[in-house]
Amino acid sequence: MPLPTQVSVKGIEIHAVPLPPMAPPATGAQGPTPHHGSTRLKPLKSPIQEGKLSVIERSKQLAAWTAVDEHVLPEYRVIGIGSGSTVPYVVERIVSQGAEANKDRVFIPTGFQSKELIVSSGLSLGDVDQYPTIDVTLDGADEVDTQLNCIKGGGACHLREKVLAEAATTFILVADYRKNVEYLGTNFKAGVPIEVVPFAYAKVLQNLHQVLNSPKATLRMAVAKAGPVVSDNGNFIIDAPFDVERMKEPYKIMAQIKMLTGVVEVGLFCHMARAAYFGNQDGSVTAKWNDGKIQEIPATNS
Ligand SMILES: O=C[C@H](O)[C@H](O)[C@H](O)COP(=O)(O)O
Repeated sequence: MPLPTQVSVKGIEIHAVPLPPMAPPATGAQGPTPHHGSTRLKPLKSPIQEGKLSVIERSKQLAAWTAVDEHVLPEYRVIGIGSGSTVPYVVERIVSQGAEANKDRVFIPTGFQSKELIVSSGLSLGDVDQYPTIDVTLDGADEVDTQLNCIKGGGACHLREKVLAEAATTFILVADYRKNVEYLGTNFKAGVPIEVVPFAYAKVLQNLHQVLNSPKATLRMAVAKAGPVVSDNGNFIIDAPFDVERMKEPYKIMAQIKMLTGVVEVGLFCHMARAAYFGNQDGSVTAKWNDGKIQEIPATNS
C-alpha cells in the first residue's frame, strides 16, 4: 500500500517530499556509511526558517533529521522508534524518505505513543518479540553525559526503550541542546525514573530513602488522573534524585537500584548509545560518539 504523502502526527504535519541529494556530512563521522542515494533529503528549511517552530522544537527537529539521515540506511528493514517529544521528528524524516524506501520496512515501537505514531504515519508496525534484532533504534533522552550515558523515562517508557536499545545493532539518541551535559542530573532534576511493580512500591521507596540515600525519591503521580502514573506495562514509576557526585557514576547507581526487589527497570542507560545528536540554538547539530569524538555539523542555509 503506498504511503500517504502528507499526514498529521501529534499536530505535526508530515510531508513526503522528493528532494535532491544532500551534501555529504561533516568529516569525522563514524558508524554506518551515510546514505547518499536518490532518496537522500536536503535539509528542509521551511518549518524552521519560516518561524513555525520554537527554538527548542527546531533543535529537536534538527537532531532527529540529522540522525535519520546518518543512520536510517536504505538497506535497513527493522527500525526501533523511541518515545517522547523528539521522536515525531524522527518519524517525520523517515516518512520523507518516501514510500519506496519504507515499503519493506517494519517499525518497532517503545510504547503506546510511538505505536500510534507509526500507525498514523502509514508505516508497518511490528513488535520486538517478532524482531528481537533491530537494525537501528532512534530515541530521545532526558539528559546525556559525555560518555553517552543517559537518563530516560521522563515519559515512563524506559523499560521498553531499554529492550529496544539492547535489541538494536545501533542505538542512537536525539535531543535538544538542553540535554547535552557533562554529568547527569545537571538540568534534569526530577531524578532517575524507576519502574516498579505496584505492590512493591512502598518497600522500594523505603529502600531508596534509607539504603540508597535518595531521601526525595517519590512515587510519580498522574496529572489528569487521580493516583499514580501507570506505565504501558501496568507498573508504577518512582523518581529518585541523587546528588551530582553519585550521578558521576551512573552505572553504579543503576546496578544498585536494579538490585532492589520489585524494581523492573531503571531509567539509566549506560554504555548503550553509539552516538547522540543534539540540535543547537544556532541551527547547528553536535554529534557525540561513543569513542569520544565530537562532530560539529554547521547550520545549513541551503
Ligand atoms: O519515557 C520517555 C522517554 O525516555 C523519552 O525518550 C525521554 O523522556 C525524552 O523525551 P523528550 O524527547 O520529550 O524530552
